[in-house]
Amino acid sequence: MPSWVDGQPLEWLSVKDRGLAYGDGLFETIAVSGGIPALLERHLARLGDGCARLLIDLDLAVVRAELLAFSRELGDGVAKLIVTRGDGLRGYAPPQAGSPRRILQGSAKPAYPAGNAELGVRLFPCATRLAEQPLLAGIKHLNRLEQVLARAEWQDAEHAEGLMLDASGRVIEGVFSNLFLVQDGVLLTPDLSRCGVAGVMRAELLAQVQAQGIRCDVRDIGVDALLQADEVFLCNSLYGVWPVHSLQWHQWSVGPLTRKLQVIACDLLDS
Ligand SMILES: C=C(O[C@@H]1C=C(C(=O)O)C=C[C@H]1N)C(=O)O
Ligand SMILES: Cc1ncc(COP(=O)(O)O)c(C=O)c1O
Repeated sequence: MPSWVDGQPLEWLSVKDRGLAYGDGLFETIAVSGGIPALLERHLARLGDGCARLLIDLDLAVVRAELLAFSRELGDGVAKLIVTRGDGLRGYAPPQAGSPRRILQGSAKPAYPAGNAELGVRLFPCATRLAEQPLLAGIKHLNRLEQVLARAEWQDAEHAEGLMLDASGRVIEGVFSNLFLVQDGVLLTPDLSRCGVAGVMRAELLAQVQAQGIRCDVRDIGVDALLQADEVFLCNSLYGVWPVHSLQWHQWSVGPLTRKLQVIACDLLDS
């Protein structure tokens, strides 16, 4: 599988990299089919937002051209882009005149069980809570220890994903997915202004339902509202949409709006 650093085929980088030292950077995980990166502009928009908020001076035109070339070489698989602030000396202070580093890693698409999409998944109730930090909320930065700790809470194949709450007990997202629920025909998804990753599939589904006149509210959601929902589903930029059928003793059926959005997500990833 190909691996590039700053546009050149390479499988190693400087030990002075601030992404390694402090998680000082961002990443995007992009599905590639037939040499085409899916949802490319949404990935670039989120990356650009993150760079602006972290004050990383990145030329998105260079990134776009590199991703297109890398995807052509990869063909089918996953293109993982990591952008760090580049090299630095010891200490947190960002270098005044830095040079961001672009890392591209190719891998095969994950072989998720077909039943995840067809029948739905069971959620593990993660004990790890998401810290509330509005300065970092929404962006896909490299500080993923909360997700590492949450994913380490279960090893069985029965649970395909975990449910993550914030420190105040609000429903936020999965460990590697965003979450939606349907209540009385209205789509709901958690507000991510305090924590969580604003996924590109979430953004695309929100745009699609708005275009179709389907009401969708982005707001705080408690566990009670989740349990009372008619439908629950997860989404991300690799698998599209997975219905959720259970969490501990609670069960949900796979509903019509979930199936409708699953078709849309599948088309987006296979195009
Ligand atoms: C953790 C990564 O990316 C996340 C994981 C998935 C997945 O495993 O389906 C998809 C997109 C991201 N939410 C990663 O290391 O790329
Ligand atoms: C913590 C977290 N939440 C949500 C998502 C879904 O984001 P996307 O739709 O961009 O894959 C991901 C995947 O990157 C993630 O790691």
